[in-house]
Amino acid sequence: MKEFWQSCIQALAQELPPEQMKAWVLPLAPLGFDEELGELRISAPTPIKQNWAKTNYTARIQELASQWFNRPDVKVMFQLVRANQVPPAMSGATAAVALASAPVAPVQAAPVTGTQPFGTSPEVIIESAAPNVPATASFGNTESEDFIYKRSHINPNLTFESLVVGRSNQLANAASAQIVDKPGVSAYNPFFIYGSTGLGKTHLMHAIGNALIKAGKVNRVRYIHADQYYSDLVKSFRTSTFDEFKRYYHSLDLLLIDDIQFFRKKDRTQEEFFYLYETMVAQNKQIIITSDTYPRELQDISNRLTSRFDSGLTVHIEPPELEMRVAILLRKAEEKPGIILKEEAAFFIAKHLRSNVRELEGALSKVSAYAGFHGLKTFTVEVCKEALKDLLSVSNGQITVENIQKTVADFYKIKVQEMYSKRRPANIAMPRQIAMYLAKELTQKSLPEIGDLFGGRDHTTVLHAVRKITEARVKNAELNHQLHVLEQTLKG
Ligand SMILES: Nc1ncnc2c1ncn2[C@@H]1O[C@H](COP(=O)(O)OP(=O)(O)OP(=O)(O)O)[C@@H](O)[C@H]1O
Repeated sequence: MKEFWQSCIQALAQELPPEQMKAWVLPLAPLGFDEELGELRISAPTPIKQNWAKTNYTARIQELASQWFNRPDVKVMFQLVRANQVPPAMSGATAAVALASAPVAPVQAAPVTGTQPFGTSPEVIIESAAPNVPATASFGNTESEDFIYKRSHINPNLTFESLVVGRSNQLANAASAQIVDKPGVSAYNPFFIYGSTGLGKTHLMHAIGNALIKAGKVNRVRYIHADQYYSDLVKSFRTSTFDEFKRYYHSLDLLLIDDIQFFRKKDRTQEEFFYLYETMVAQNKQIIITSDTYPRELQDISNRLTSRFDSGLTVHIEPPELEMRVAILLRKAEEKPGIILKEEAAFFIAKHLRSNVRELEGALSKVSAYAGFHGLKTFTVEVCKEALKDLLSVSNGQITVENIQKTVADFYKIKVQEMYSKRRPANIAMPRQIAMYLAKELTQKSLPEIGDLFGGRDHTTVLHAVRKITEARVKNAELNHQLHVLEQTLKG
């Protein structure tokens, strides 16, 4: 009975404006269903509401009940039950299917207890309470936003504000803004984000969800990992609650499904998802999918799905470039109260850890733990080097002249080609001489070999650079510091 009422509310919420739902439908509550008479009794708390419901909703609820109980002769009765009144006792078949303690509080915030439509999965149990909560209430109402959040499994911290944008995710970020602007538009549906692990796909997906909820553009939102979707589906078969499962997903406004590659070889899950996909897209309900690869490259996923994934907008997130890695580290450090991450220390970490953002976060946590243990608030290159000793020894290769040229070019924000060019403006000549100096200091190469690697320069040019930097270093504290950072970075 409870399930029926939930699905009934859900169906009505699709058809009626939120104000009407709140004022007239949510105050109603099911009393019971008499199987012998085919009588569905529903309580209304006031005569006005009783009358209104009778006039306006009888036919539709009757239709829904006939489908649900699979009989054409259902009669709907609205009974006046004032808030402090105990509903009349039920007997026989009625009692068997009635709610244990009807009437249900019409606007109920807490998850439903008792019947668990999706087996033991708390993920979906909370969701199944959705129709009973004021999901369709006004979005100005923070409580209602709260409910939407609770049911959605969206992480409120993963927002656009906390996402650093750089070359590698610029396009994905711009496309996301379009979706927030006009969710469900066919050109962007589905929105398919792919890229390797730890690059911010999930973050972006949550950011869109957060923005759409805040903008009041979606009511029924769900973030789910593909593997969890699979488990919930299996559970629904086991517990004979598949219809609930299906109804719930098919009623969503926004579905965020993470790591779709987990559907690999799960044919029944793929089939069910295909139907869900078709339903949502046909109704202009937005679907966002992440994956470790682009649609056509997905292994063991049916063609009819991958071709549909390709039919909306597909974007790639690439590994962040050095500047972005530094920016991410500085931003993440700002979020940790009471610590200061020096820019050169961020550069040091970013230079060594290139593959993904999760790795950068891990490194920063390690440094924080190390610094905390030693009572240090400022993270210098030395602190980072010490804290990340184990991590860096794995990722660190031998120092080469190419590596020195690249590191120095990155540090002074010039192109690496300038290391071989003949151009001599000071902002280029100086870093080039520094790179030559470091090549002599940190590698076994001879002066002529180094000259060759710097665009075929004479060994005397290299010697001049080495002498010049050696002297300048002694006199110029700032230069000495920069060289120190570069040395630490290169040595790891
Ligand atoms: N551009 C970014 N700005 C700020 N934080 C980021 C950025 N990219 C990723 N992150 C952070 O890095 C961590 C990993 O990101 P996320 O989980 O979104 O990666 P993913 O691409 O979904 O990885 P996986 O494929 O392994 O699920 C998260 O904590 C996320 O907040």
